[in-house]
Amino acid sequence: MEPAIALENVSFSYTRHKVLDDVTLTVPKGDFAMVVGPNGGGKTTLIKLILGLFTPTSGQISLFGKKPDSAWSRVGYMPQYTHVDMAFPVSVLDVVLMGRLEHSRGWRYTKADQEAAHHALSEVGLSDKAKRPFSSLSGGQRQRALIARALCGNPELLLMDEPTANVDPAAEASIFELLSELNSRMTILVVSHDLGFVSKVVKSVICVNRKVLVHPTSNLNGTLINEIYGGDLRMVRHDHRCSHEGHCINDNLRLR
Ligand SMILES: Nc1ncnc2c1ncn2[C@@H]1O[C@H](COP(=O)(O)OP(=O)(O)OP(=O)(O)O)[C@@H](O)[C@H]1O
Repeated sequence: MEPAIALENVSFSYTRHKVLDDVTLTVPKGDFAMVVGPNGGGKTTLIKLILGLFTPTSGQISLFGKKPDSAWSRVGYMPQYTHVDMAFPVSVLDVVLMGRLEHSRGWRYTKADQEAAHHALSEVGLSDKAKRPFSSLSGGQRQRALIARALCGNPELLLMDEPTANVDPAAEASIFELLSELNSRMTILVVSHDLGFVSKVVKSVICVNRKVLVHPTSNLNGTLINEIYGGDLRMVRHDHRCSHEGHCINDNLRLR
């Protein structure tokens, strides 16, 4: 079966300095992969390369066996720190409908677009908020609305860059619960610093720090981690000790 995402010997530089160096990576269909790594390690760059927003300096990327720009309609994307001008009177439904731009014909949204947007809102539990101004939502509700926007095109692959940024722990838990449900029908790749959810919902961990290594989450026993570090552990640091043998909990997991 062709994988959802495949990178073969991919390198990328913005300037002379390589941000990603000879990355080979396969994300199978149905995976729930979490991308972790230090600030500036190349996580967002990796997502943008997968989306086809940047072209690799060398190497090949494919989504469902095709070039990224030919697979756009199969991908839902939730960018990091989505900026919505709070002074602009846009409704929750308007924001979600933007996820149909790739599918809509002409300048008007069709009935099918409207139905897809309402369906996406019901999936994220915000049906009753459709007509509310987006600016009136709480942080967690805004993130859910933006997930609905990514879901609106009925994607087979959901790419998300820090979907739980700036939300409280309860909202964060419910977002990961929602993602876990969505994973029953789509592949998910999420950049996040919240290791607390790894053992519950994530199937593989992709460590990005110029080089990329993938580990099954079976190496990361959440109960054990919590016993050792308590409930405050929220971040994986990969400064230097990531190895092909997998994570050594004592070496690689530290308090934020
Ligand atoms: N448009 C750009 N032009 C030049 N350099 C860039 C650009 N975007 C990112 N970089 C650099 O590329 C490196 C990787 O950035 P990237 O945003 O991919 O990291 P990240 O792992 O997502 O970081 P964070 O956890 O802080 O979001 C950083 O050194 C960053 O300064």
